[in-house]
Amino acid sequence: MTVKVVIAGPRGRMGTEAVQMVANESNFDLVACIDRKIEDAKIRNYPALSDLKVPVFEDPEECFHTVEADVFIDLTVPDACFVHATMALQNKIRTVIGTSGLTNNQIEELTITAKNNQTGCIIAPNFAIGAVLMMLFAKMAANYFPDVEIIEKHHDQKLDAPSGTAVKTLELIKENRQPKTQGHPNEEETMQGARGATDEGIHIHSVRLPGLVAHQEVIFGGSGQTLSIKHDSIDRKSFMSGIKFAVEKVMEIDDLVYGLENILDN
Ligand SMILES: NC(=O)C1=CN([C@@H]2O[C@H](COP(=O)(O)OP(=O)(O)OC[C@H]3O[C@@H](n4cnc5c(N)ncnc54)[C@H](OP(=O)(O)O)[C@@H]3O)[C@@H](O)[C@H]2O)C=CC1
Ligand SMILES: O=C(O)C1=N[C@H](C(=O)O)C[C@H](O)C1
Repeated sequence: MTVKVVIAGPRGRMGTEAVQMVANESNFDLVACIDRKIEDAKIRNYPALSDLKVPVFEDPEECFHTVEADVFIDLTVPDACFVHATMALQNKIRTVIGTSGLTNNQIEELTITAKNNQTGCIIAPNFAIGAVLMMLFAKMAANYFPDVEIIEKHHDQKLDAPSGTAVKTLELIKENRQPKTQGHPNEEETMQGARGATDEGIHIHSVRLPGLVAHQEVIFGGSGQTLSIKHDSIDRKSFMSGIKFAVEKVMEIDDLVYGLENILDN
């Protein structure tokens, strides 16, 4: 069976890679893209799309009504993604979300929309298998090391901080760790933000620099020892096999799954 795919965000760093991946995959057929208003000429001449000759829609509703599609992939920004994904699910088009920065409320609403429409949806904070394993190993380590800090490092064009991966890592660690204040009880920040963001005593530090792609280190500290669990995406191709996997898996489910770790075969 050929899976008919729509991609939102085709000019973006991830969208560009995803368009190529879908176009090169013999079981997938790119049937349309969704992009925000830009000059027509720019869309037509956009290198990744000009050869493919797929229609590019500004209006997601028009896209989902006009085009026959099986799976919608969103790689844009959170608010646009929420609107796109809601419409896709209401039109019974299965949805794969890579966009980070959705709020918990938005995720809950999408969960309800997917359930009400009995239409599969996968939200993957990180499509790289190595990053998913890093998160699972961190969850496991939290059973033994309650003191932990997360350092995530990304390219300087990233809009959201902390990253979706860091948020998901935090959530997984919290499943195995009691809330705890870390560091000295009288610790003081003499420069605001020095200790990063905190949730249940876990600190997250976000680094943004040109030259970086997507990197995270989870550091656990115990008596006389530390454990570092680290993952680096040095190329956005690292995310493509996860997107392919999610597109195939979403065809088999009829509700929302948040995190690739929940659908990986053991
Ligand atoms: N899950 C994962 O494994 C990964 C997830 N990501 C996430 O994917 C998302 C995209 O990342 P990246 O490709 O680097 O970002 P880019 O900024 O390169 O791409 C985003 C694209 O979305 C477009 N866009 C912005 N607003 C709208 C809108 N309202 N409607 C339609 N399109 C819109 C942008 O257009 P314009 O250029 O005009 O602004 C741009 O083309 C981010 O949330 C990022 O965190 C990234 C890597 C891996
Ligand atoms: O914006 C990025 O680049 C990435 N975003 C995702 C995130 O927020 O975790 C996934 C990966 O880290 C790359």
